[in-house]
Amino acid sequence: MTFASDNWAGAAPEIIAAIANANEGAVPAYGGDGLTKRVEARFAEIFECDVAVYFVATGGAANGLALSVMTPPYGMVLCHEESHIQMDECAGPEFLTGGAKLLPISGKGGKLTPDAVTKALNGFPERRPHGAPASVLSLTQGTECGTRYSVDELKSLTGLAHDAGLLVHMDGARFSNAVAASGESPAALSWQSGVDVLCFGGTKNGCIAAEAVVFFDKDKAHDFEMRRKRAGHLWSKMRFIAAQFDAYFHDGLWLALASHANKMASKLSTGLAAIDGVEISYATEINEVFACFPEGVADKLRAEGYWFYPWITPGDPVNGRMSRLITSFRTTEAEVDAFLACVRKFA
Ligand SMILES: Cc1ncc(COP(=O)(O)O)c(C=O)c1O
Ligand SMILES: C[C@@H](O)[C@H](N)C(=O)O
Repeated sequence: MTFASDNWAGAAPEIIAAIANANEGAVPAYGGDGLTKRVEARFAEIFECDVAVYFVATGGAANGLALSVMTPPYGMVLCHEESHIQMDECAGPEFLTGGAKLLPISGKGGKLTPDAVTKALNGFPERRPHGAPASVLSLTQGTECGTRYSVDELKSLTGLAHDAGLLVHMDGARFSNAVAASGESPAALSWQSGVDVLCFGGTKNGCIAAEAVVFFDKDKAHDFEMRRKRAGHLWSKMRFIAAQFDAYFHDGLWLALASHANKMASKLSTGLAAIDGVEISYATEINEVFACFPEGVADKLRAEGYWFYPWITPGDPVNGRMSRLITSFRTTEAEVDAFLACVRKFA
């Protein structure tokens, strides 16, 4: 049984079926097919905006390529110190942007605050040609700590960024979970709150390999398609990414899958919080739970066959005692109950 990551969860049956259904006949490659065009138009409907959208297969490619058209190679991207672009993409953003710096900023629960961003900006006054100019503010929604930004929080941060001349990138690997949890519209949690480019993820929420870079101002896409091709991220059989998103948006599947994952995380978090000696480290606002178990319990749980990561990061508030548990569209109530019973046995 795994709480390691939503990446471990496999694909929703509807996604598998959609890929099979898209397998008829020969169609133009590299996104020239009708299904890809139709699904690109579907993104404009979902986001209530005339968007430019580009499909890629991984979130890391989405983030690095999006940033590559948002910052000059000598620029600086402000991000959370525990952000995926800082911690888990092996300097992909720095590589794909041609060398832009990432400026990691601390913040509770994986979230940036206006004060922290202002302090960071003030600490790097423009000193052309010596200093790398701050060019992008990158936010993750929901965050790597299982929290999420409200519309008001987003607007405060994006307003500050835009006033300082920065563009706003959003890592939305778990954007679906944030939409499902917030009840807000996709538009409200993105461009209407000042986001310029969203990396919209489907892979963690039941797709196989489906990520979309969404530009809310088409002009800001610049030469993205050339950079995607040069990086080797232009899928020749693009219809099979499009088919995933087609099914993903059909009858609100994306929100149903995300809502279930969030519900399982909430059940898990509430159950763990009720066990003496177990501490929940961050608010459980999407499908991620961060917990500290009593000494030795995590190892006993792993010995019982449960998979989950120890979670050590620069902002670690509990000196290496935290575990990250992620639920998915596939997690069942029975699995959560069985895990909680096991924790109670060992705690
Ligand atoms: C917040 C976040 N962003 C981006 C990614 C990158 O996605 P991928 O692993 O598909 O490159 C991940 C991966 O799990 C993630 O958790
Ligand atoms: C690398 C690891 O963080 C992965 N992105 C996950 O969330 O599982």
